[in-house]
Amino acid sequence: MSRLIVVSNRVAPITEGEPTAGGLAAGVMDALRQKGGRWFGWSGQVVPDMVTPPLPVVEQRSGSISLYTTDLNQRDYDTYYRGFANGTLWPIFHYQTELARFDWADFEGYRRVNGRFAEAISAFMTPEDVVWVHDYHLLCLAKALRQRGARNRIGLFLHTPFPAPAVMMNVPAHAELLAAMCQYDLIGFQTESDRLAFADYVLREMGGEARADGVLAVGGRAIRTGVYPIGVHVDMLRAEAEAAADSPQMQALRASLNGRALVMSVDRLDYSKGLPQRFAAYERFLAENAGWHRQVEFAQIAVPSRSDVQAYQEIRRQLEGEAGRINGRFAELDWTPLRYLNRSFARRDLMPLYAAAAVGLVTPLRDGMNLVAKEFVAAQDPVDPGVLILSRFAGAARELDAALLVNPHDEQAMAAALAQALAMPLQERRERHAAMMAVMRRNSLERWRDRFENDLRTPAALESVA
Ligand SMILES: O=P(O)(O)OC[C@H]1O[C@H](O[C@H]2O[C@H](CO)[C@@H](O)[C@H](O)[C@H]2O)[C@H](O)[C@@H](O)[C@@H]1O
Ligand SMILES: O=c1ccn([C@@H]2O[C@H](COP(=O)(O)OP(=O)(O)O)[C@@H](O)[C@H]2O)c(=O)[nH]1
Repeated sequence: MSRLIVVSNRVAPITEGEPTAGGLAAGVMDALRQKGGRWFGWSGQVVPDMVTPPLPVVEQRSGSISLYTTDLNQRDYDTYYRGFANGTLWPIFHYQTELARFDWADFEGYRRVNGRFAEAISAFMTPEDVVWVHDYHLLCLAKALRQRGARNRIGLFLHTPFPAPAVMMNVPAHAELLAAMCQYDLIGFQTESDRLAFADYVLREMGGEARADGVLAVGGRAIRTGVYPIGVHVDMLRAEAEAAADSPQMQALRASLNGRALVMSVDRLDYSKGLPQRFAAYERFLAENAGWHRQVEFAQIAVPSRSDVQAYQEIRRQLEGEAGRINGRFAELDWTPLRYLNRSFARRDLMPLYAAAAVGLVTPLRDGMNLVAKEFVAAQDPVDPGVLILSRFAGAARELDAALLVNPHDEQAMAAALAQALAMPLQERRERHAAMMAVMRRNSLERWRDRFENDLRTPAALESVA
């Protein structure tokens, strides 16, 4: 079988135990670990502009994975990563249009880095290789590879939501971007509504036609589209939770909780994760439920992310203020209702924390999937599971509909969901947990990888009829 090359902006640290920066790296790493493959991406290092491209590609091996990474110079980092990818596309794809800013110079940097990645990959790619590209940073990569003569099968999986055409069209470069996306052979989405939003653009704005099996015919090409919800290794996560249940970290936590119920949230510190709304809902819950004072603590782990993008600096300042204010309002000498931590944990150290929590509070305003929601469920003890409160705007809500689903803009409903979760009878907790585990076992990480890879290897016929 032809070899697989995986390409993403962010690659996982391949040293065991280091914190993973986000769900993409965690998911791809887990998916590659079993079958092996080659993975190309940014090293995470930025070098001064006087270091001129092409920048060297460094190869590292970890078991069956060969990791190829390259640095970015400052100008490319500023325009491509900080500018167009995270200053324009990220807010637009998460429906935060008022936070998006656009500059053609940033878009030029985005094109340039997609071109540089293509150049570097072309150096080791053979005509038989199959290329699996990940996420919004690399929408123009297939086009850049094809301009360099590649006729390989090239697929894109989008980890984020894809917005409705009217939202996408806020990006002045939307037509060029969508045309570039149509150079892929397969485009995978987390949910059917993301897929439909993309198809809607292609049909209405580009004169494309829908064919059978999610195939779109446009500009003489057949692009297959599909829904591939990313999963987690449920058994491995539960084993990690059990193995560390009595670690010194967990003993210290239990001692400090002193029998109080733990509500737990873990996110990158991102405005898409709905942290201010969540804090407000917790505050309202405390205001309305005096009986729970001293009986509950909320721990929010918020890992600093993209901290040189202005919108991220602003949300960080806002949350520091809110956390202080809420504790100031309710805390007692021997009770801190909200623990707010700006640090990251190795992923395996999060599992016993989830298992110790009575409630997982996962309430993004919009999220492609949200692996934390799935990890929280997987880590639970099935005999005495905690309750997941989940935003209906996370991709995960399509599968985990046995969670308590909430609208993160509805402070009152979120406060009520907290009260309901904390008081939920054991039998109901078990039933909801079992239902979510059954879906997660079906939609495993292996299935995500295998279905995408198989579909990518299977050409779509242009003549198929809808
Ligand atoms: O690479 P960063 O800029 O540090 O950001 C971290 C990652 O964030 C996003 O993750 C997404 O992928 C998850 C797995 O599919 C999904 O559960 C989540 O909803 C997404 O937000 C981003 O899409 C990645 O590219 C970043 O690497
Ligand atoms: O301190 C932390 C915080 C988060 N994560 C991991 O980062 C990923 C976050 O993925 P998610 O899909 O929830 O959101 P994203 O950050 O990708 O938007 C999950 O696997 C978490 O377990 C981690 O390893 N350490």
